Amino acid sequence: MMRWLTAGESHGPALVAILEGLPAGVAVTSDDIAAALRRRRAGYGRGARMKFEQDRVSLIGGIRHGRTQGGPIAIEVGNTEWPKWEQVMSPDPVPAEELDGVARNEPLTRPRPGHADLVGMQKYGHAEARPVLERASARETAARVAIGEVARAFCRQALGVEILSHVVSMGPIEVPEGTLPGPGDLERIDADPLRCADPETSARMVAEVDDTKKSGDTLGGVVEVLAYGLPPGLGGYTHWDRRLDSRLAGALMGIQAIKGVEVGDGFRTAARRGSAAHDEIEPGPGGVRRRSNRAGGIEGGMTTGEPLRVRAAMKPIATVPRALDTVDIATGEAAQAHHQRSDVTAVPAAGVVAEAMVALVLAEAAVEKFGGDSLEETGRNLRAYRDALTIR
Ligand SMILES: Cc1cc2nc3c(=O)[nH]c(=O)nc-3n(C[C@H](O)[C@H](O)[C@H](O)COP(=O)(O)O)c2cc1C
Ligand SMILES: C=C(O[C@@H]1CC(C(=O)O)=C[C@@H](OP(=O)(O)O)[C@H]1O)C(=O)O
Repeated sequence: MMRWLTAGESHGPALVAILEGLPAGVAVTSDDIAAALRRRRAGYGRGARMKFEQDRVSLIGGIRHGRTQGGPIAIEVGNTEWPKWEQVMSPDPVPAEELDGVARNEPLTRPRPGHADLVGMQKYGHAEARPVLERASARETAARVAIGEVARAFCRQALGVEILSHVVSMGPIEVPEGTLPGPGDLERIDADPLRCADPETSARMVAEVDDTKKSGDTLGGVVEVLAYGLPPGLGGYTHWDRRLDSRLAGALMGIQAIKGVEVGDGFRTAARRGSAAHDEIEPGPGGVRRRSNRAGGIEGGMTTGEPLRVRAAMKPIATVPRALDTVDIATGEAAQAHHQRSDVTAVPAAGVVAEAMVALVLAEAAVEKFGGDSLEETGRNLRAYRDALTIR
């Protein structure tokens, strides 16, 4: 069984993540994790905080000399901005005089629509939004990307699976239908300002971000995650919670600001007739093959062996510079929502987070199917399964 958990606040000293249940022998270093975190910070349209804050990675358990040991893996991602927040976010009580006049400590009583602020205050009985937004913030996704990188290394080394993502729409600007990058395109996508696989569309997306920023507004969009090299049969059809599509959808919807998930052609399939909606099976050189991959590599809640293709729709950033209307909870009067700074868009970063979530789901499903306490054992079990497949 694989499981994972994160802890920490946006302006706390650090985020931490624990991942348990991966076999021993997976090669991964703090440099690999730092590189993954750098990918998450990039993207045209991200705010000032991404420039002045750094992610400081410490591997504090489960990895020795660049290999997982089989025990729980613990990773800390330090917030370099912590010294500025030490009093405001101190876990221990702070004398009132030390907090007097500290601007960062002003009570946030004007909840921002589209954030957890208002309902979080109601639910936990907080008089202001600071204790809510600190944990609700997508800063937490740094911890997921850190352990997601370990899961990705396992998927690559045990299964030969490559995971990548690209931005397929930014507000109203979309890539041409059928844009489908392969595993070799990841570097090129990462080098694009918006992590878009189509340079012409990317230029139009950049213009859209500039225009949105000028008008004091924010943007959402859609990312697609692809996984190449999967064996058939991960997941299951016997229960709703064994279905891989159900688990992927839950994982992607679990990313802050994701409002929709599509597997394969998803919503577009609903508009087609059955004869144009499925993936016909035909004899291939080494056995059977598919004529198309409209299903996005999943049938009956299981991987088909075709490339996995899932999309996630992100709503526009909720902290809109042209502040949205709200109520000051301290006075009951109409007011403008708090706004300090924010990203214009974080869709490219959301793609990197989505890769991490997909890697964690695929790693869990692979451990379930193939077991193994070492990378070698998992690989051996996978090879035996592939060799024993009577239909290929
Ligand atoms: C990578 C990433 C970065 C984000 N950056 C911001 C931001 O700078 N400002 C903001 O208001 N929301 C940002 N968000 C989105 C908020 O965290 C999100 O809108 C909020 O949690 C409420 O969404 P929910 O209702 O889906 O939880 C970001 C989300 C992600 C995934
Ligand atoms: C810090 C990160 O993202 C933050 C996520 C976030 C939000 O509301 O979700 C709001 C912004 O933070 P702040 O309100 O302090 O400017 C982003 O910078 C990060 O991704 O590392």
